[in-house]
Amino acid sequence: MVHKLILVRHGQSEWNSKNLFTGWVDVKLSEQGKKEAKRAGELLKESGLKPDILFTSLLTRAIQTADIALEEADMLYLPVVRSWRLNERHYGALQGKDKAETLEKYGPVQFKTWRRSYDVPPPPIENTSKFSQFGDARYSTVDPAVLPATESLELVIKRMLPFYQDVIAKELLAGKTVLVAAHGNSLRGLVKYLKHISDDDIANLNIPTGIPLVIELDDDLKLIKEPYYLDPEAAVAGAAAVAAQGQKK
Ligand SMILES: O=C(O)[C@@H](CO)OP(=O)(O)O
Repeated sequence: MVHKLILVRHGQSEWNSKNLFTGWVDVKLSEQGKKEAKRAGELLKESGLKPDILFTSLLTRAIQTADIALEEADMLYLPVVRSWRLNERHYGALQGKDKAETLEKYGPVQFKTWRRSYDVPPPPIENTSKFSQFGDARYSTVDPAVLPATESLELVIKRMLPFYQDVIAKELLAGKTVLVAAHGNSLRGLVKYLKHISDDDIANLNIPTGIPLVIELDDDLKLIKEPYYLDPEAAVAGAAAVAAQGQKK
């Protein structure tokens, strides 16, 4: 049978619109982000896809996106599982920093290395930073030893993939259509894994906000065909906008 996995990156957040590195900082959707989430719901409804279960990160912007989209699609009844393992990449000491200023201060090579290299994490954040999640109650059930103070994409994949393989894959194999609402970098990691994208080439993959990406898998959970966005034109423009972040507007 064809197993269907639908990925959606949260709509524009307040910090996406301000061009700040966000990571695990729990910002909300901007007004535009709410519109994008509603559009994601319309696209889902029009597509006729019927998710059976929703997975989200523990971050408000992903939760809000799923709620708004599912309300629009008349599917707020879906069972939900949330996990920190679907969270955005922890951006370490860059959290709260302006992307354009960081680009100017450190230059394009270091900036791209921090944003898009596979295995170079930014410097870790101090527990005392106002942008640290140290002591945040939402992670109280997670072993402190595995909670990051910074992450590369490689580290994101290491903590996200067990959740995909052990929990999400089980639902897919049981014949459920799965919707995942998460983040630019946690979803880049999942797409890298499913499409076997190389460590170098993944630098060029950017996921647009608020446009569902449909992935069809066989019984071994291998790709049947190229994943497709429910609004391909908007996805191209959205991905280009993400790639261009950092440049002054
Ligand atoms: O700031 C962040 O957390 C992420 C996603 O918004 O940004 P980037 O695309 O630069 O990895």
